[in-house]
Amino acid sequence: MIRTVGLTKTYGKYKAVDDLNLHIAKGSCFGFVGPNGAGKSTTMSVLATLLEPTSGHAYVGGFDVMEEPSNVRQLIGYMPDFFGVYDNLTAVEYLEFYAGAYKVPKENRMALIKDLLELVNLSGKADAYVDTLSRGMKQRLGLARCLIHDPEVLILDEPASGLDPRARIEMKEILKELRDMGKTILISSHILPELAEMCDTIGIIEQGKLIAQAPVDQIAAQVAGHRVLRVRLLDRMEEAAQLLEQSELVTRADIEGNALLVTYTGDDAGQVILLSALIKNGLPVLSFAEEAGNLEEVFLTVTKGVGS
Ligand SMILES: Nc1ncnc2c1ncn2[C@@H]1O[C@H](COP(=O)(O)OP(=O)(O)OP(=O)(O)O)[C@@H](O)[C@H]1O
Repeated sequence: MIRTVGLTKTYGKYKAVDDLNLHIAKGSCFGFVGPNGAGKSTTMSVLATLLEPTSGHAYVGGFDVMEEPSNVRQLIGYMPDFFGVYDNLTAVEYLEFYAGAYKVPKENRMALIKDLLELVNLSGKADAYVDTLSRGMKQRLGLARCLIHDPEVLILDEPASGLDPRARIEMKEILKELRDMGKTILISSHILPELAEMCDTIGIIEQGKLIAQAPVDQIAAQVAGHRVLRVRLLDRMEEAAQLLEQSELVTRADIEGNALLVTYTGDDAGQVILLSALIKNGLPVLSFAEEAGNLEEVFLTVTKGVGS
């Protein structure tokens, strides 16, 4: 659905995007992760037909962003990292303005706006002035705006940036809903674990180059060579460690308090097999999960933060 081929964008001598080859399948939710200045916004602006690449090509739904920009614009909903909202409008008026711009038939507009406000949890704020909305609400209104023409593809540049934890969770829930509706989503962030929760594929960009791309359950293994699982047991730790170490996907299993820290190189399906083996052998497993900090570490390992 989205493809870039050798995409390059230079500012003077500086290569903001450097020979980038992306391939994002229809219906996929692709997390585009990179430190500040890595080239995420530049790539997204090119895909949104707002910026001309220096060389290479970019396609959305088979349309070349340079040759057929109006076809691309019909297909995409783009949410930039910074966007203005018109303060002297209510939430409904704001969306009506964009519905008009996208030529949504007048008779359908109010029903559509009602549905969109519901989707982004802003029904209660329909008549509130935009400048009275919190940052999280403004971001959600911005998301509703880019859905006004029911685009197949969403290009969302750090939609959760600057939001507090509760607002981030709300935004994440809405994005999951959009993903379940079958939209193809390209979403950027510099927080890898956050994207890992809702994306199926992760691409890590640094200094304009894609340095890793993999299904979300394999990115840690691909980048760091392993993942870390924390398995808590009531007792029989030694026995569990020995059992796990029989798997060729387990490099080691170390006892730490009442948990085992398992260095693991497989995918999610392999984890199911490990857990089943523990249960089958009657070992008293309390919890079995990937270390939360692990993805953050992976990201720090792979990106040197040179661009920030
Ligand atoms: N108009 C411009 N003129 C000159 N340099 C630019 C311009 N726009 C972006 N850059 C540079 O290109 C590089 C990539 O910027 P970009 O905004 O694409 O990164 P990003 O990954 O989106 O970063 P962030 O997470 O901070 O938004 C940066 O070094 C930036 O300073």
